[in-house]
Amino acid sequence: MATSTPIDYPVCLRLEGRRVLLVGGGAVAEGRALALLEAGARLHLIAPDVTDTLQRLAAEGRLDWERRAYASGDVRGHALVLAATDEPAVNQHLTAEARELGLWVNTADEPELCDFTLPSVERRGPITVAVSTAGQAPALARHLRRELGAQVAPHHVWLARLSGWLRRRLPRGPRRQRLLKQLVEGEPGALLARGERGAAVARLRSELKTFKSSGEFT
Ligand SMILES: C[C@@]1(CC(=O)O)c2cc3[nH]c(cc4nc(cc5[nH]c(cc(n2)[C@H]1CCC(=O)O)[C@@](C)(CC(=O)O)[C@@H]5CCC(=O)O)C(CC(=O)O)=C4CCC(=O)O)c(CCC(=O)O)c3CC(=O)O
Ligand SMILES: NC(=O)C1=CN([C@@H]2O[C@H](COP(=O)(O)OP(=O)(O)OC[C@H]3O[C@@H](n4cnc5c(N)ncnc54)[C@H](O)[C@@H]3O)[C@@H](O)[C@H]2O)C=CC1
Repeated sequence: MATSTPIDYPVCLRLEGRRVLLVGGGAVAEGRALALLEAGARLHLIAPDVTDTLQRLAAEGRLDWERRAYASGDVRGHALVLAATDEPAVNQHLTAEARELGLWVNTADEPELCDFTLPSVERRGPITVAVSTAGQAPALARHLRRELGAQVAPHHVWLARLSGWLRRRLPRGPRRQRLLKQLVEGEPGALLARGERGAAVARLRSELKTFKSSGEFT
């Protein structure tokens, strides 16, 4: 069995307001479209036929659908390109065009043609669990994503939101780092895991007093 598959470099893209091209309108394209819209992308869809859901999204003005086949040059002006047609030659052609222009491209049917692949994703509030298998086993990625996602408990989501709130208010620096690590790994985190939210908040309050007394926290 080959073991030399290169390791992928994971990133979380901020797509809010960015133009993304999706070519193809079947079940696979629909899954990508929903995730891209959730991330706030300005979605441009090119396909002669699309699913009912994609048609509805286009009618609601949530995405911009051109009812036609891909034509040379369509990739221009997009931050990201995703090919999900059932025509390998079309996917190959638009991948070559995208790369020529330095654009990042994903194709649903050919890992070799992907500059980025899509992991299996589970969300809990601001927390994302994503599993990739470097294109080797998408069904396993989905299975593991479910198992790992189930380990993210409500108190983790609460901790993430609380940490975000504190980070917006406390000045950067080693003291804030210590406090936020302590929040997760120390007693407040342990109390929260046991469902003792009141005790966790009391503990955090006493730790925050040191910021208040130094005048760093308002
Ligand atoms: C390389 C990659 C490119 C990309 O799409 O980015 C790719 C490629 C291909 N997938 C194929 C098949 C299947 N894909 C799924 C499911 C998912 N596939 C996803 C990602 C990826 N799929 C990327 C690598 C991810 C990684 O590294 O792990 C997930 C995780 C994310 C998503 O798509 O959003 C999503 C789960 C979403 C969820 O959590 O639910 C299932 C299972 C099912 O559907 O139940 C099957 C059937 C089982 C099987 O075939 O393995 C085929 C053959 C098509 C054919 O035979 O016609 C190809 C092409 C090829 O490999 O040649
Ligand atoms: N990555 C993944 O997770 C998976 C990928 N696949 C692969 O994804 C591809 C798409 O699968 P489905 O959505 O099920 O296919 P589908 O047959 O339901 O849809 C294909 C779509 O491509 C469009 N299309 C065809 N020629 C086109 C052109 N020249 N320009 C623009 N659009 C064009 C069609 O109008 C249709 O909307 C297949 O190649 C399949 O092997 C399949 C399963 C999972």
